[in-house]
Amino acid sequence: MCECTDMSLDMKTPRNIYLSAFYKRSFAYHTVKNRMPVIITQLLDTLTRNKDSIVAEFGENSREDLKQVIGELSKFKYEVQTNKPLTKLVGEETDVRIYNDYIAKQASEEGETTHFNTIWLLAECYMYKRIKEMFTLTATLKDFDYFKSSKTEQYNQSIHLMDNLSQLVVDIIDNHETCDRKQAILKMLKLNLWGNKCDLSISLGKVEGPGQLHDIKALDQFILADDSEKIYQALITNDNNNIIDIVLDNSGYEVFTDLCLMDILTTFSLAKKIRFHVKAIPWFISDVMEKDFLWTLQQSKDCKNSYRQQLGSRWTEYLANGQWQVMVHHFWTCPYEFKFMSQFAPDLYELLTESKLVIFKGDLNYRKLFGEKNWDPTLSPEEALQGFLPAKLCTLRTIKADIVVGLKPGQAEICHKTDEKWMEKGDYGLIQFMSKLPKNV
Ligand SMILES: O=P(O)(O)OC[C@@]1(O)O[C@H](CO)[C@@H](O)[C@@H]1O
Ligand SMILES: [Mn+2]
Repeated sequence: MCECTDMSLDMKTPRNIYLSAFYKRSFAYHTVKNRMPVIITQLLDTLTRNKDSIVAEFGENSREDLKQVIGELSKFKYEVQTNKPLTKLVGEETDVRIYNDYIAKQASEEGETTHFNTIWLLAECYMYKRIKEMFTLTATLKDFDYFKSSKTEQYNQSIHLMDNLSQLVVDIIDNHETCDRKQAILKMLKLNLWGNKCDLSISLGKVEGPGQLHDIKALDQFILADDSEKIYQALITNDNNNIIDIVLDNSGYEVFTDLCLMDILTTFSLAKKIRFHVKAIPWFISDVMEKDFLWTLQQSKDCKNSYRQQLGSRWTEYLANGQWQVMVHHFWTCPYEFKFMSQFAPDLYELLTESKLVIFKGDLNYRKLFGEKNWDPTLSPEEALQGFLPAKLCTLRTIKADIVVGLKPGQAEICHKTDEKWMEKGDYGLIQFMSKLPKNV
């Protein structure tokens, strides 16, 4: 029987406990048991319902391929529901090898790597990677974006919100030489934060109107940590490169708020270059791929609303003249937390070291930033980074998974008393800034 000899255990850093569906009262368990099968079922419904239009787009031969994918999706759903091992992915690409080596490594430690027993982050990322593989292995559907219809529908539900926001942003731009720059940027940070509530994987593909996301005064009470001032100081500090990186999350209204925030920073000449990091494959239903990013610019440029049209034209120009750049890297759709970036994607880590601020959007990025661990909520974000700090970082995240750090003592308990599912619905937000590692990391 092992004895715990060191009684001076620092309770802030619990044993190496990853979030996992192994723990039946966790959100991970609810996700693997209920939400992931629903997401697969909804995709099956979408493919079946849109079969004719897909065949029209990809040719008669895609009918057979579609049937094959539908069969594989149904089989995969059964694998998840019956807690089967994660099977190896096909291919020798770098990211496929990363997945397969990770699955093998966990199997050596866990006996076998199954959907419920393994690390939640691995199981959930694997699902989206496995779904992509089903299409990649066909002859005709390799480039089909099977989440496009959901992303488009969500975009169309947010038109009125984007038009409202456009008027506010154009007003700031038109008066940027005389307006209160700090107040403008602090306001845009909060509008950007609440844009993260629009996420189809948490709403299970249900396209909910983004609600009252502009009444940010009323939403202030739900921001549990607000480092906006520190972020503002980092933004106005002229760093040698004046490069800002933003790691995007969801398309639709959220990416529109990202574009608006980045336009404001560009207008105030706070960034010589802004790099937008998008996903390489369809991801967590609503995450932005390069084509979604470009489509959003085109939609804005061509729309009837003069304010949004003006912004779309500006953004297209920024992209054309190199002030803005879209970047894709396979690591953003890998299953590892970011502390492993320097090991598995040293080129990406190196690129981020050039930045004066790296902005991480959303919940999944938060889980990866802080290592998918069941931390004490009062643990400092710097410590939870576990050594990942290529540059000054900030996170704009609505809380949709049961991991949180950087709270004051008692805050989590109060939220739990208010609503025991407070970590699952995106009702609470965090604006957190990390600029140095604690000495002991
Ligand atoms: O990164 P996002 O879009 O803010 O959220 C992604 C997400 O919906 O997926 C997981 C639940 O399945 C959670 O981590 C999170 O809620
Ligand atoms: Mn997302």
